[in-house]
Amino acid sequence: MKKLAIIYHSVHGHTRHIASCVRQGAASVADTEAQLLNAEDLAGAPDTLLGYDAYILGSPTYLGGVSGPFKSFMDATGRLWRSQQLKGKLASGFTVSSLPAGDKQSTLMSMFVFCMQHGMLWVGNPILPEQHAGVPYDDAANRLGSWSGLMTQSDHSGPADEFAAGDVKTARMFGRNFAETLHRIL
Ligand SMILES: Cc1cc2nc3c(=O)[nH]c(=O)nc-3n(C[C@H](O)[C@H](O)[C@H](O)COP(=O)(O)O)c2cc1C
Repeated sequence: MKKLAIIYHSVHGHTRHIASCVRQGAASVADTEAQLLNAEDLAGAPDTLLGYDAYILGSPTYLGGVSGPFKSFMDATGRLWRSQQLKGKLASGFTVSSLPAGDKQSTLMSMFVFCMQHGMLWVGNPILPEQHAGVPYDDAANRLGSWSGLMTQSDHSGPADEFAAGDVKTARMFGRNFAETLHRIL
């Protein structure tokens, strides 16, 4: 059994919804236990991370980066960084924001650098955009075209579970690919 933590921060629920789609995809891989963990809770108990084989980080994009509470979680891992206790764990990240681009790449990059400083192994999002194969844009896997991690687009004022079908599909595929990779290499 491999244990995977999906660590998220969400105020209005969109990021939590995508986290649960990622979890569904990961949990569809046999012998995978995937749990959602709130970044604000983890900030007060960072040693909880030691009980997992792998992490998927999820934050809304706030002003081109991770949200403040998500950064507080990251900063709370400083003691784990000094002892390199997370070295060799598998990691990836996703972000949710309301604009099509919205500087989401910058959020993924800060997650990537965080994981590299901890000595983790980063898994991307190797999913071919399906619109090239004639699938309508909103329904297409990886419709936003992000390989470094998962990007999804929320309707800022809409319900938390209202996403383009393609983004929901991509989130599940991303979770599944991550769990398959976890079993393959760890
Ligand atoms: C302080 C703040 C900054 C934001 N900055 C961005 C941004 O840089 N780019 C963007 O596309 N959306 C931005 N947004 C929109 C959020 O990313 C979006 O509403 C997201 O769905 C919020 O996640 P949540 O529903 O999980 O809380 C911002 C929202 C807030 C509150």
